[in-house]
Amino acid sequence: MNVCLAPCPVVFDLDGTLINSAPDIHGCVNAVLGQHGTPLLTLDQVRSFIGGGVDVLWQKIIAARELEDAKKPDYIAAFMTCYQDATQLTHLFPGVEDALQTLADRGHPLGICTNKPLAVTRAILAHFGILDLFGCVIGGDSVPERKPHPAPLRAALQGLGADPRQPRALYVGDSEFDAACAAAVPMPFLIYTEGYRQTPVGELPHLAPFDDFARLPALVEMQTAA
Ligand SMILES: O=C(O)COP(=O)(O)O
Ligand SMILES: [Mg+2]
Repeated sequence: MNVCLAPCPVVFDLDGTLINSAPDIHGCVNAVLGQHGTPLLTLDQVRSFIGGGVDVLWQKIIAARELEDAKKPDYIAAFMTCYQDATQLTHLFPGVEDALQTLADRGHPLGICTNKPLAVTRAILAHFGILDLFGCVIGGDSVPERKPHPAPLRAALQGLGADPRQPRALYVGDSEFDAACAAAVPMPFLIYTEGYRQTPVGELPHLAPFDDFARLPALVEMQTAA
């Protein structure tokens, strides 16, 4: 039991957890592939490559399309140019805004720990009007390591004023990267089952699953009750 007297910090993953960003990521991936005359990828393929950050995304694309590894920096630069303001096809998952507001109103410090680069992360949160709800935002380039390494999640906890050696906090995410990261901290992990995970939920370490953000505030209180 994660005993927590004051409202616990709750840290969130972004892609596949708070936002469905796969359609915009897919659009920009295919824009870059198209520029290079490379066969395009399906939305399902690109969605399955999300979670490790932009470098891992392009490693997987390069492997899938047998592209030249040396061109990865060029692909990534072109991708980021396209993606920096690509929010047209992205939306918050149902109930996210209300759940975040409820947790904030109850006094839970809220944070973000994503592998997505920080500048575009902040721009997307601002676009959806939720940036100010977060006391700390850690992106894929905020610290030298990326999830599943525990360092970014520890940095988010620290940014929220939680003691990373005794985290009285929850991490909420959707993927293998998030589950492994939380286990490495270690800290309790709630898994959103409607995101981009490739592995059966039962095979990932987690405290509780949920498929509807309307359930999250009650789940947080349940997990953190003394
Ligand atoms: O951009 C990615 O690949 C992953 O982002 P996430 O950590 O928010 O899931
Ligand atoms: Mg994710």
